[in-house]
Amino acid sequence: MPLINVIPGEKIPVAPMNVRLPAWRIPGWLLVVWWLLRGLVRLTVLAVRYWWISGPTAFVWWVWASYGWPTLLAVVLGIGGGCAAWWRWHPASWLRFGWYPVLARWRRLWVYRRGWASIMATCGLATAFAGDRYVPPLLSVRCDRYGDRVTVRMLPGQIPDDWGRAAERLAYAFRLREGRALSTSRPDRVVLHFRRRDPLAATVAPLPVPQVPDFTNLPLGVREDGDPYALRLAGTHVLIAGATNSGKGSVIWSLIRSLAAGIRSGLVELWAFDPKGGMELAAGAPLFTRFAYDDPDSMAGVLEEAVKRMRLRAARLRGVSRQHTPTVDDPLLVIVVDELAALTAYLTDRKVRDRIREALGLLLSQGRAVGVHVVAALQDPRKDVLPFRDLFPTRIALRMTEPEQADMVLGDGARDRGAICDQIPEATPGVGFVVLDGVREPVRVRFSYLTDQHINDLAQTYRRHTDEQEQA
Ligand SMILES: Nc1ncnc2c1ncn2[C@@H]1O[C@H](COP(=O)(O)OP(=O)(O)OP(=O)(O)O)[C@@H](O)[C@H]1O
Repeated sequence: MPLINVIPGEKIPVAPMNVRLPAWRIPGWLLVVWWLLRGLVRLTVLAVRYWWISGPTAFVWWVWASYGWPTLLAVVLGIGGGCAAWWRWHPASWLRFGWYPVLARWRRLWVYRRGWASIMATCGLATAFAGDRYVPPLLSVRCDRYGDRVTVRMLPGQIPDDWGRAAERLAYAFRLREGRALSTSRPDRVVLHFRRRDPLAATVAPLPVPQVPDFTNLPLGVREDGDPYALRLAGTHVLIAGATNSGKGSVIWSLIRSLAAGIRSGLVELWAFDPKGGMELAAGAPLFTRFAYDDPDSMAGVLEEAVKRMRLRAARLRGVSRQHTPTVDDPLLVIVVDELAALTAYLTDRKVRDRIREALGLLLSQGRAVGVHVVAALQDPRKDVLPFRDLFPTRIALRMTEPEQADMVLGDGARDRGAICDQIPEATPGVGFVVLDGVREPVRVRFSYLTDQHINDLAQTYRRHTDEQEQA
């Protein structure tokens, strides 16, 4: 009889495997012990992580318990006195190694850590994936006199510009007014710079005049980080853009001051154009080889003369050298124009305007290599006002009236990277943003300010030699 009901092999159940764990009955006391143990471990972790709070607290408690409160008072006064003495003796090291590290720890805990996750979410910097939510980790906080630098590890898919766009929102969320996002040498990190105080709030006094101007390094002001700001004039043209009263004059005068010794020795020729009737530049007339300020026709003529000089020089240098080196016989020619738009856009005489545009276009496109440099200021950086904006390799953006103007002057994305020119207060003229070689984010600077007296003194001390010879 065949065994029809017997199947050899492993039996595979048709029903899903039953994975329900058997129910355990845990006694109440065991649960309480488990909770207590868990609490203890968490407390220990917290005490180790916040050792700078738990350590002093334990010390205070130990002194009080072992020796009583009079001793505790004496110890506290002793430590306070020690800190005060350190501060008096060497404030810089006290701030750097004593005060700022403590302040940074406190601000990390109280200002940043407290609302971190919710602020990241509301500012659009947190993300969700496969049902889980992720928040960028806060790595460190460093404080100095003027603000906080918060280092964050970005989530995959984020770039510093995403943080730049959110920086202002973040600053307000942390109850501060100004924030910028700076990239770092590590591509997974971004540093948020929140400002508590403005390091550029005070006027910068005129800087010392370099006795031999270095055209690659002309001191014009100070940077936000306290370093001097120096302009590289060699091989470039400079555009200074800013609203009315933003301090364009102070940039021009700081530059003239840094070139003054070269003007005196004959290494530099300054040709000045002041279409506003000579109001801004007239006080420096003894420094200028050419000074045009009255009618547009004569200004066009002087610009055409500069083009002629440039062409002669180019013909001389052709095949001899690719870069002009300034000498007393063949000086650097610096053409300074205050309010360029008055020459390129607002002129009603079309013929003169076209002559000026043509001459400026030639100087800007061919002058750099032959030592002819244009330094021009203007209020409105739109293309229809200044058609050859792109021919200025170096640009300085002072206070602007509209947010998009920063990108027009410093390049696309400059505002997102921190050039918030529209938020420079009117109370700080001479503050602006510049782009430095090899630095991704625009740098905030304040240019030195020369009063009328400083300008008069400068003009008398460094007047051109030929002026004196003519007078004699
Ligand atoms: N670097 C500076 N530091 C402090 N104050 C400054 C500075 N630059 C300018 N100022 C102040 O701001 C005022 C306006 O400056 P300035 O004339 O240079 O502006 P501007 O941009 O050239 O204006 P406009 O386009 O109307 O000519 C000055 O009278 C001076 O009081």
